[in-house]
Amino acid sequence: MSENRIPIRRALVSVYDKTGLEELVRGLHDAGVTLVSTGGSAKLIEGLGLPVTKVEDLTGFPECLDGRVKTLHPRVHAGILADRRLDSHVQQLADLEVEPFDLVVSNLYPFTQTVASGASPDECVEQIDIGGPSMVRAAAKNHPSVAIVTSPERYADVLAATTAGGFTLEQRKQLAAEAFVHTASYDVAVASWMGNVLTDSSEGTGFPAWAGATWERSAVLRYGENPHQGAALYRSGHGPAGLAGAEQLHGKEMSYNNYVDTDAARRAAYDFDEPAVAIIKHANPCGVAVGGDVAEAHARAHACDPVSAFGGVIAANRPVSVEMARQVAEVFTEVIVAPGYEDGAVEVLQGKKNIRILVCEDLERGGVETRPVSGGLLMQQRDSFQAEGDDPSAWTLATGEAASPEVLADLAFAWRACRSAKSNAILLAKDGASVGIGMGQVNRVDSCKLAVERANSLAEGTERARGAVAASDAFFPFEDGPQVLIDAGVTAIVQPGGSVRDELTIEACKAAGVTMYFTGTRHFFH
Ligand SMILES: NC(=O)c1ncn([C@@H]2O[C@H](COP(=O)(O)O)[C@@H](O)[C@H]2O)c1NC=O
Repeated sequence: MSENRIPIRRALVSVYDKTGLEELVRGLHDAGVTLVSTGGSAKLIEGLGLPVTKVEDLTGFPECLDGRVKTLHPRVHAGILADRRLDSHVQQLADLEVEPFDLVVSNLYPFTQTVASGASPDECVEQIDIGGPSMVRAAAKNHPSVAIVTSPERYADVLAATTAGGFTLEQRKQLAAEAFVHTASYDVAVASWMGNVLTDSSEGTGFPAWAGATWERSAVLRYGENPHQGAALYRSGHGPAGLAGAEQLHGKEMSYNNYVDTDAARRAAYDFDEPAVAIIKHANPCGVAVGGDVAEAHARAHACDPVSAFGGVIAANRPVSVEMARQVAEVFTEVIVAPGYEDGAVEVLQGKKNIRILVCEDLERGGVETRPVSGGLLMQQRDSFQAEGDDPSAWTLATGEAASPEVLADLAFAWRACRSAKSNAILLAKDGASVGIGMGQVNRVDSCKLAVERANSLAEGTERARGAVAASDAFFPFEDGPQVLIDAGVTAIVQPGGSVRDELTIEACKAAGVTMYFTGTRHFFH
């Protein structure tokens, strides 16, 4: 079968990003390609001493309106859009004395970068490329006759194709698909800015009338949540790199479940101001702790549930020290993620062949997050730990004696750590470390029982619930849950309050001499 190569004899070059342009145009010229180009690009080519036809000489119309009109002319677009498989198109070009282009090289004005620089609306608008996308889309549409290149990364391919007799049809299709991604991403950026910055399409709700996103596949994963499910990782074309853009320093390829658990681990650990470590299994914490340093925090998070920590995903909110790395290396661990690693720490961890070591700095705080549902998606503000009731100074003492500073610090820790467990969540804590976590139960009393059971059964006979404090991610609907905690020896409880039966819970605590605070804030996590 013919490869349908179209020899590259005439090229239209109009690029904002002039990276690699010199090598490209020199190569094209050496291969005998005629160059046609717009203002700045033509100037660069001329400066190299190479022959170039300026677009305005081709159109007989000056580039005008500060560059708003350059290539928007039938003499340019007919040369791009003629379907040369059709005799009628070829004949019309001849009648109109329009020469066809075999190659279009174009990339667009830097709209996103201009917005990011804090430029004024007028300056941003000026960076909305009009002629560029028109050429790119026209050439991509007409890929049976024209090759379109939008990235300097493709220039080597252009030169190779030029000497090989042109791009094949398959290559031109591929380039056309890339070109439409280029313009689609560009339009998403423009439309998002227009709906969110230039205007408020949300009408004050904070949720835009339209939401667009572009996603680039960055890895095909071995499988999905289960081995019979295919899966891939996509990176957002906009916004911070996040976990999808994390650097992997060592270990096997990340799996689908690794990504889910690592995201949960970061959410749990990065919440704290002091050094903190979270160990995650199946998207739930089996240990969260703070400490004087990450090694201490890790040791205490691990001690919460050493059985479950086997095969866990660990996140630290500070660079991992050698000491912490040594501790981690003693336990089978799937993934460790941190904003960095102190000298020597990675080497220690690398002693474990399979552990995946990730560096990941930014955790998105604030803003909105989305979750797919069939036929659409939900959008909500992120549950940042900044609600009024998250600060212990805003809590209401519902019953009992005001907590000592130490107990209050433990309650504050428990309240913060609790929100990283799936609802219904109950977290018992002592000295800045979780000692028992009950999560994901369909009623709160079972979460209380689970938290107590975990606290008391894992540490060989010790009753860690006794003397611990407890946090509940949402209010207790009945006094049965608190009673389980009270019976286990919990000394203080923090919860949102707000149930119609709060009085029953207050009475149970009062009778047992247990302190209870209301936060007025809820932190469900589903
Ligand atoms: N207005 C037009 O007709 C037009 N034609 C091409 N451009 C853009 O002008 C830029 C290249 O300009 P120059 O070669 O002058 O540096 C490219 O980013 C290209 O996408 C145009 N600019 C904006 O719309």
